[in-house]
Order: sequence, then C-alpha cells, then structure tokens
Amino acid sequence: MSPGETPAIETEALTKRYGETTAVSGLTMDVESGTVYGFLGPNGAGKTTTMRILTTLTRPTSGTARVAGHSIDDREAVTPHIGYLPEEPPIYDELTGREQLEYAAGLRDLPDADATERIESLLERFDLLEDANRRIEGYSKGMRQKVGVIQAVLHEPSVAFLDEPTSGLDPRAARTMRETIADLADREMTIFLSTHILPVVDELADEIGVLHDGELVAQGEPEALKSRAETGEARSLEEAFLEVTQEHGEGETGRSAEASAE
Ligand SMILES: Nc1ncnc2c1ncn2[C@@H]1O[C@H](COP(=O)(O)OP(=O)(O)OP(=O)(O)O)[C@@H](O)[C@H]1O
Repeated sequence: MSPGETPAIETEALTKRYGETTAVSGLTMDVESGTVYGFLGPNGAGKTTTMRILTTLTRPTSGTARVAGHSIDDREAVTPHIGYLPEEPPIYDELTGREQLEYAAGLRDLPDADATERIESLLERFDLLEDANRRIEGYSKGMRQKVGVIQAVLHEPSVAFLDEPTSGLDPRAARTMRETIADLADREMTIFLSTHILPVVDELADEIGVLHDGELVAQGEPEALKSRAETGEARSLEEAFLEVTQEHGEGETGRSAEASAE
C-alpha cells in the first residue's frame, strides 16, 4: 500500500459477544484497497459475524472499524460504499430476476440508464438473460446466488463482502464468478471474500486472513502462508489452513466462553 493511502477496511480490537460466547475476539486487521482478501476459518470461527459488523448489520461489543474510510458507527456513510452477498441473499420470490435487480438499483439510487446497462450486462455474463423475466420462486439455488451477487456489486461499491459466492454454482458458473471477482478487483473494487473452497482463495486472494475461535491466527500473502515457517518448504493452502487452525485449537474443548477464557 502506498504511504498515506487509506485501507479499504481497518479494524481495531473488534469484539462481539453473544452472551457467554465470544464470536469475534480482538480482531485487528487492515485490508488494502483494490485487493482480494480471502477470509478463512472453520465453521463457527466468526466470519459471518465479522462481515455483519463490517457491513453495519450488527454492532460490535467493543472495538472499532472503518470501511471505505468511514466509521462503522456511521451507517449512512458506510452503506453507499459497500455491497454484501450474505449466505442467504435477500431476494423476493415474487419478483422476476430483472425486477429484483431493478429494485436493488432503485434502493441504491442508480440512474436508470446506468442501471439498465449494468443489469443487462451482468445478466448476460451470468447466463441469466433467458430466465430474467421468470419469477425468482422458480429459480434454482445457483440462479438465486447469481442474482444475489449481481445485486451486491451492481452499484459498483468500493468494497464488496462476498460470503461463499460460488455456493450452489455449477463449474461453468463458478468459473464466471471467479473471473468476475478478478475483473472487479482489477477495477479497484476491494473484495472481502469468505469461502471454504480453498482453491478459489488460492487463485484470487492477494492476502489471506485465517480466523479461529474469533481470533485472527494467521495472515499474509498466499505464498507466505503456504511456506512452512521452520523449513521454507511449500505446502498446499489446505495443509496450511489445517495446521494453523489445529495449532490454535489444541487443548481447547471448543469455542472460548467468557468464563473459561479467564
Ligand atoms: N445471533 C447470534 N446469537 C448467538 N450466537 C451467535 C449468533 N451469531 C453467531 N453466533 C455464534 O458466534 C460464533 C461465530 O458464528 P459465525 O456465524 O460468525 O461463524 P462463521 O465463521 O461464519 O461460521 P460458518 O463457516 O459455519 O458459516 C458461533 O459460535 C455462533 O454460534
């Protein structure tokens, strides 16, 4: 990152507790603008919770974060700059795919001409044109996922949070998704990408963060993570992931509850 450039995402000791459960624990990290950040972690590590905090859908118990240069406390300032594909995309069964995207564009105040052009080009890219006038209730999981992704990036946000973007996609659509993510990053969009599909992260991510029990247990460029600290020997991203999450899981009976963390 050039000196003085504002990171796309900055967090400082971000913590979220649900009762006795600490879902995110003292998370401090920076994500450079215009990069793809692969956010990994086992089930229940706190990835979705982190994304919900950064997209202003839930408030941290403590700690701070800035997204696209704005504090997450200022929801109105942050939301125009972000897009979010959650695990279950917010779409209406009774609308057609095209209507849903027009609705999403309207919520973002996109001028009609820009909206139409972008919707048509993304529908074509994801091979959805033929189905665009069918109601979403008849869509497959993959088709719904495509609509969810398109609406997350339609307004060309500076930071897009994508939770399992290739979920439910067939191999061809998954490839289109990976190419689209790479294109968006080339156009300076920052992509915060959470997925369990490690080859996708290996292919796309400039930097990777591994969360385990709410804590960031490893961070770095893919090649650095794959290089064994002791010997420098290369290993697969999967091996690296399993090792860092195992090391940090050893001796624990599960997610730290406040009582046992003391
Ligand atoms: N609304 C909530 N109320 C209570 N506990 C919650 C809530 N949301 C998340 N948690 C807990 O916080 C922890 C982190 O959950 P989170 O969904 O963030 O994990 P994740 O890394 O996204 O997991 P996965 O890969 O399975 O989607 C889990 O122990 C979960 O049970």
